[in-house]
Amino acid sequence: MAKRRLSKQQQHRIQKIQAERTRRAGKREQAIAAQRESGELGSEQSGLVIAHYGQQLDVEALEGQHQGKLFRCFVRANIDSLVTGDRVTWCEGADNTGVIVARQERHSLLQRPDNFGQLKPVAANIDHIVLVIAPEPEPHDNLIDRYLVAAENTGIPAVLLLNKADLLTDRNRDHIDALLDRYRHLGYEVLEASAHHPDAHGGVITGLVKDRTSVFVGQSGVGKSSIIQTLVPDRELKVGALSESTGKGTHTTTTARLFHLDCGGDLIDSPGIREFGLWHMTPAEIEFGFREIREVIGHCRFRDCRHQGEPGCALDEAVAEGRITPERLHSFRRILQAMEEQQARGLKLS
Ligand SMILES: Nc1nc2c(ncn2[C@@H]2O[C@H](COP(=O)(O)OP(=O)(O)OP(=O)(O)O)[C@@H](O)[C@H]2O)c(=O)[nH]1
Ligand SMILES: [Zn+2]
Repeated sequence: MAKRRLSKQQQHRIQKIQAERTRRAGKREQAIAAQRESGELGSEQSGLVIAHYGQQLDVEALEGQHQGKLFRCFVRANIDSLVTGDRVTWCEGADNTGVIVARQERHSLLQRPDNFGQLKPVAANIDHIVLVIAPEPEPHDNLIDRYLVAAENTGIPAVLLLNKADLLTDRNRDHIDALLDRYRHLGYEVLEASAHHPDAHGGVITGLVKDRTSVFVGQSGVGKSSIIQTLVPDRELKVGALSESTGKGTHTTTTARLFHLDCGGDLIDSPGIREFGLWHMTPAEIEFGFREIREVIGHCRFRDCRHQGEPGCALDEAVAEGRITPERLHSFRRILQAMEEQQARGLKLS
């Protein structure tokens, strides 16, 4: 999404929303102080944000007599935005409620742009991004690279998981092996599994997610839901769907939700996370996102080299020496071009 300047009307609306937030935060602070004084709030303890609903969050107690239980919590006004996966310090209140008083440090953060192109946090403390691909729908370098560029820019390691390995045949195997090999050469971990036959692949999927916090991303139809169903007990998935159906009827889950897996480890999932990376990226992000291109890009003869065949372009040299594959260079150029076109369209619209 291209960054746009806000109209007067939009600015006015945002100011109104902010004023309303400040007013509500003030009321909340008063309520919290009152609870504190009347001794209704317990002592500070650690918790984990399981889901986020507007002004409220579901926090799981990580210690004490209620360990593992969920509490509907409000947030102290002075804490910046909390997301699913955040570790927090909170105090228990009455009737399964609580108050979050601090956010603990995060080791990673997934962010995505909002409608105005501003990055917004989505989920925290993720250990790896599992990029799911499959023989069908046929995988394309370009799409894989878009996800990888986004992953590289978060600093969170990405792993490629080829699902539907049962659909590998003599006809598609060579093409897919060559594709996967290119990513192995770049240093990415590449695994093969099948959500339909999880045991046929020696527990690859459970081995991958065990004792870590994972997110699954990838194109529609590659089998993300099917994989998640093998990992998360039915009852948990149902609870997740139910928590969304407050008041205005059930709607598709938009909130990121953390699930504890039977095999150990956690999974954070939401429709937004699954499409992670399919948005506008800047040229600098794209350059950084290709790890082998990032290495050589400063060495072009011309400072303003556009890497489209200019003399002395370090990328062409690296391809000639076999340090960059022609497929990745092609993909790099296509993504740059696509983003330029998207930007041009975005600017025309505003
Ligand atoms: N043969 C085979 N089919 C699979 C496997 N995993 C999933 N499928 C099928 O692939 C189709 C798509 O699976 P989903 O799990 O819905 O894929 P998804 O990635 O969640 O798709 P979206 O919800 O659109 O993002 C379904 O018909 C599944 O039954 C597998 O390991 N082998
Ligand atoms: Zn160049």
